[in-house]
Amino acid sequence: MSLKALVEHPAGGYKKIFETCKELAEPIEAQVTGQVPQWLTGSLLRVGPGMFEVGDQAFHHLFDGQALIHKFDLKNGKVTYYRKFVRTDAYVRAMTENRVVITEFGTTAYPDPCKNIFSRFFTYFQGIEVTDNCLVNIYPIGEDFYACTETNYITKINPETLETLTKVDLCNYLSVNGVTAHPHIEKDGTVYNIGNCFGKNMTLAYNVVKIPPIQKGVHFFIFTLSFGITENYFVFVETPVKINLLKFLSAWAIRGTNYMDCFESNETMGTWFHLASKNPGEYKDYKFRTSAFNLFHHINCYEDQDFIVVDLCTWKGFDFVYNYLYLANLRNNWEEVKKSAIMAPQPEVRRYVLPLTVDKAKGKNLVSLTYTTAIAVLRSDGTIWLEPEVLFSGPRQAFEFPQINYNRFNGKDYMYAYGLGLNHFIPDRICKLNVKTKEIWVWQEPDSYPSEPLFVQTPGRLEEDDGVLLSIVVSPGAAQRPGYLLILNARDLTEIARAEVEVTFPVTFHGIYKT
Ligand SMILES: CCCCCCCCCCCCCCCC(=O)OC/C=C(C)/C=C/C=C(C)/C=C/C1=C(C)CCCC1(C)C
Ligand SMILES: [Fe+2]
Repeated sequence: MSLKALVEHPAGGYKKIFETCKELAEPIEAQVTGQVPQWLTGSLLRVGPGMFEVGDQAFHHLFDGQALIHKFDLKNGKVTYYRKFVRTDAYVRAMTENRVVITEFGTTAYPDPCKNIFSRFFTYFQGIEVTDNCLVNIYPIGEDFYACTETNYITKINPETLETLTKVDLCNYLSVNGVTAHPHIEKDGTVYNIGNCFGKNMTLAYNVVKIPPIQKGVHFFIFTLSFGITENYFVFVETPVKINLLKFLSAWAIRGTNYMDCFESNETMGTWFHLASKNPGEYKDYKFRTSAFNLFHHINCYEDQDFIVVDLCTWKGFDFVYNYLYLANLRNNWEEVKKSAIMAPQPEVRRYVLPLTVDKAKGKNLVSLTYTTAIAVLRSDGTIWLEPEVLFSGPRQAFEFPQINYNRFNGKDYMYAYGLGLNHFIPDRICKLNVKTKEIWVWQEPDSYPSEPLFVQTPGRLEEDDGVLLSIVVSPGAAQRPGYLLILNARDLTEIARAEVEVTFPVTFHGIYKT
């Protein structure tokens, strides 16, 4: 379970990934060292914030900067790089008015000070417009590609030219206020997602959304319930971090409020796991409970005998991790960055096992899978208490932004997870974890800041880890070519090739490899 000796960052090179950059007028050719595999023909598309201030106004939170799409094209061993801002309403209006116009996750937009008092009054009562700043992920729906955040807006983009095509309001099709930025895409192209909607008595509820591959338009069915997917089930984990609906609704009329202000953490509820079957779509009334954690990313989950195995990147405790992701925190000097991360919830990769048959024997461990130490115990109040098996734990060292061989192993028993190593929230290594043996592999270089590694399988190979990992790395100390696409052998994280460019990249969250 150990990592190599931890790398320190006294020079603060990570600050570069939180700096505004310019888009490119045309693709630039990268300088390749090593050999890009001939079969690796396609585009790596990634998205994240690219503009961290507008006019004299700063965006405050990691999730506020304006969406910038990056593209690396790979063909015949050659690589080019291109990037463009998405022309969202948030971006276009900010550029037009040279100020923050639409409230972002942790930055409030204020009425235009140049407007007269009457129009300011009306702007005030019109409330906040929901942001369409699609900086979190890119995914396909049918033949089309959309950039997204977690609101009701997704933005169709041209994956070749990176032009912005259309803004889609999901509320026109679905009974949701917003959907996650992490849909699951099945082999036939069916997209499943989960959205939040307003439930009874001022509560928030959840809708699972299914977008079939061929039909145009969007269908949905309700079983109020984020999420993992196995062959037959959806797994949804309800954490103690909640949106306070009253605060959210009143935020529409109260100046100075943003999304971050609407979150609250419930100190006593712990964490609840929910299950629903896929066909038919039906909520299963098990009361799975465990201690409090924050959860942003499921690694994988699968059915084994009469159990569901759920692997997660958790952050222990109910304190909201996003409170620690203000840019001022992340851009601090290294010693300060470390101090602040000590206060935050601590990361742990965990395996939970949910029994599908619960016999009446209270107090006994219901988990009979021989390969895991995860526990599930029926309690007298009818709840089933879960204790996890820890797959990876390192103090303030997160294995986050997990990836697997998704096409072949999503929802199935699997062996390998890949992730971005966060050192006190600073991304400074790429990791591979054998979830069966807990063996760890690490790629790391001094003063280098990689992104989430995407797995691409070598064509025609059957081994789960026979493929490459693609990550984009910023290495600010390298004066000439400080940014590169890194291609690693997924077997042992050795370098196959790098394609260097003369620019750096701001942080990216998620993306896809499009063949
Ligand atoms: C890559 C390195 C990053 C450096 C540090 C990262 C530390 C990370 C720790 C783990 C967290 C990882 C999270 C990454 C996932 C992600 O990308 O999340 C971004 C999520 C966003 C921007 C969510 C936005 C949600 C919004 C605006 C929701 C709005 C709504 C409500 C609050 C109420 C109901 C309505 C509506 C409008 C949907
Ligand atoms: Fe995410």
